[in-house]
Amino acid sequence: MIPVSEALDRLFSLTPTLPVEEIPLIEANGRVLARAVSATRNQPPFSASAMDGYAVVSAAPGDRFTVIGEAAAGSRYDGPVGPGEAVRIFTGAPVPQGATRIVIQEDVTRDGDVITVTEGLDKGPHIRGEGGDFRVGQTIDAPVRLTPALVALLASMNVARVPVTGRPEVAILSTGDELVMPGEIPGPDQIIASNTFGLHALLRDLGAQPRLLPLARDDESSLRTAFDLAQGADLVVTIGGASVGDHDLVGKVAGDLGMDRAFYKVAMRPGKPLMAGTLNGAMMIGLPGNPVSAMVCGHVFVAPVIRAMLGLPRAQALRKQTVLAQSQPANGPREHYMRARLTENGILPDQRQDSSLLSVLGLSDALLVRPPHDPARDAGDPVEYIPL
Ligand SMILES: Nc1nc2c(c(=O)[nH]1)N[C@H]1C(S)=C(S)[C@@H](COP(=O)(O)OP(=O)(O)OC[C@H]3O[C@@H](n4cnc5c(N)ncnc54)[C@H](O)[C@@H]3O)O[C@H]1N2
Ligand code: MOO
Repeated sequence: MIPVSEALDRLFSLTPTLPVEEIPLIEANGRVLARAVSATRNQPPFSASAMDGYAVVSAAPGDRFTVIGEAAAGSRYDGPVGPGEAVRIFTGAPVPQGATRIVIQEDVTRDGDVITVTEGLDKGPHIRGEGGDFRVGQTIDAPVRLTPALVALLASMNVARVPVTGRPEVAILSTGDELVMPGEIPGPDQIIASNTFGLHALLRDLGAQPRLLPLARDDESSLRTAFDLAQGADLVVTIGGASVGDHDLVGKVAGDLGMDRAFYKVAMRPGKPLMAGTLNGAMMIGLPGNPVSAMVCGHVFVAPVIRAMLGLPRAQALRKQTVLAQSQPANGPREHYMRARLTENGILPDQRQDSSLLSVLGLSDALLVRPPHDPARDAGDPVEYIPL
């Protein structure tokens, strides 16, 4: 058994960064920006009014101005504005030459072409200077996962095609004679494939393109067929058949097919019988079948690998600090990822930690991380957790 950090390092050493592709901006949300992009224009490209009102050289209560024209968003007033003159202006319109402030329309009375500034005039100036948002050459640095806000910024920068890292194609291969798909009628000794769908969802969230392969039976030829169907994927994730039982054939069949094994068994709980390597040019991660084990390994290993494929920093799953809401006994030799909830008093691990309990995982919002051989801890002691 190797420690979790070593397993992750070995995984990263197998992980390719996928090639860059250019995609339309409309599809860019959630993708990882692969190269820094720069603004080719200033925003705003001119000094713009921030309010509806009147553009003037200066103003004080009681001042009177003659309205000499109008500036709207999209069509400027051509010409200067001088003392005693005002240009009717609307939000987003270019500020006419010579104007230094906008008097908002609530602060004037108007009679024909003449406006008078009322008492209580605000300070202004209600002008957004040219380039106040960004200037030519300002960059969005890569790598970064694009959010709706960054998509809006890219649009504003006039970036119509966005260089992003390709989405990793991940084949999910579940194996077990006991498994049927959700919606099917299970036989008396059968259960529904579950973590298969949890991992699919996790991979989608991470920005990968997961592909569910047909469920494989616990026999060598069925597994060979399934591995064959996985061809073309950047990563093959197997679920189940990883342990030492007579029907746990994933390691054997993958080995027969030429898998170059990087490791097998990690000092963690749950997730011990994890394996990884490369097979026919693709990375392979063999997850244990227990539903919670597979999902925990999804967070601890698969997610960092996908992020690395996307060009994001090669780092372990984000960990945060909190305190224990309840005392905990000493931990054993394996790093323990306990299903837990975050409460006002700190993190509270569930009483039931069996790795088959999806009902417990489903109600958890954190994995409390207990390091190997961590001594007994009191309520209030600092601990780390992985948010779910
Ligand atoms: N003698 C030993 N037995 C076991 C050991 C061990 O060290 N010595 N390790 C245990 C641990 S820890 C785990 S984890 C499991 C992992 O075993 P496998 O990866 O071989 O998984 P399976 O035996 O195929 O399945 C385990 C369990 O999970 C259910 N399962 C499998 N796939 C799915 C799926 N896609 N969706 C839902 N449920 C699934 C399966 O029915 C079993 O109940 O081995 C222990 N045994
Ligand atoms: O790793 Mo097993 O995952 O402890 O249930």
